[in-house]
Amino acid sequence: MTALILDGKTLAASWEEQLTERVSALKNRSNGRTPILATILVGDDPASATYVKMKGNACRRVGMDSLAVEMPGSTSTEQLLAKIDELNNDPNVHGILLQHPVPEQIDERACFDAIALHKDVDGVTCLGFGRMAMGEDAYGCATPKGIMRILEHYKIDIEGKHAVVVGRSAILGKPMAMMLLEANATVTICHSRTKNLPDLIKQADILVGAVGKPEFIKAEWIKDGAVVVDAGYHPGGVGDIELAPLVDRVSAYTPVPGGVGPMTINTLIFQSVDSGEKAIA
Ligand SMILES: Nc1nc2c(c(=O)[nH]1)N[C@@H](CN(C=O)c1ccc(C(=O)N[C@@H](CCC(=O)O)C(=O)O)cc1)CN2
Repeated sequence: MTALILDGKTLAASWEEQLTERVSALKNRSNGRTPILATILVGDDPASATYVKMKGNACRRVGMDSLAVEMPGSTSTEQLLAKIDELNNDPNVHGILLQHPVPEQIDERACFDAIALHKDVDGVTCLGFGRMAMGEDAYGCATPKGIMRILEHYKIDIEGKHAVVVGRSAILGKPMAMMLLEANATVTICHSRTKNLPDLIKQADILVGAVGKPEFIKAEWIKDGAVVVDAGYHPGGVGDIELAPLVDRVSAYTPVPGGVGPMTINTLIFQSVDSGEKAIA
């Protein structure tokens, strides 16, 4: 079987062209105003700094502006909440991204939830999650929404399929499961206390690896013909799933790198442009 490669890198590049046109059209009808994404990086984690930089670069590629807020690793919850409040009240800011993880002394959930719903272009608030889960209008969490967009683009059939999500984090596993449910999949969520993980994974028509451990999900656990989505990103270009032995026997898969990662960033920018368009003109 020749598997379909769900090529997020190429797709994100082509969608950036469309976003560039939208930003340009917005500028033309609003005296040069452009959507602005505020990115907040707390502390000096090198990987987080890289991801935030990639997000700022993506803003620039589509003609948007970004406002890079950098706060020291000693920042308190109150200080971060005050910064988010300032950005919520800044009419020139259309989206707010708080890079995860924040240093451990900070109440990350309280800070995510302080982001105004209409500026929550990364889809991290409880309110946004609840609205999305109920099928109401809200920006989706960037990685799972990016995965839904890539599945939709490649016309992967979801309705009635058994989707197994391995991982239950607030910004990946849980919203992923809800989005697949909204798309009429039958969804199983697996996690660190799940018993018989290989047996459950064997049942997956669509498997999403969102566990955050390199090649934790073994190729032999995955059935022939499955659609395999790997949301992991680890040094050395490996994901959460042992992909190499699978490429000839699954029906489709996201490569690592070049699959889910670029879709995460594209979805953040896509939702920021949407927010900017709503606020500006
Ligand atoms: N507030 C958020 N924090 C975090 C999120 C998020 O969506 N919102 N996701 C992750 C990390 N992340 C974005 O922040 C991210 C990780 C990886 C990539 C990516 O494109 N990876 C490339 C490879 C990059 C390279 O090493 O060159 C790929 O997979 O092709 C994008 C975004 C945690 N925090």
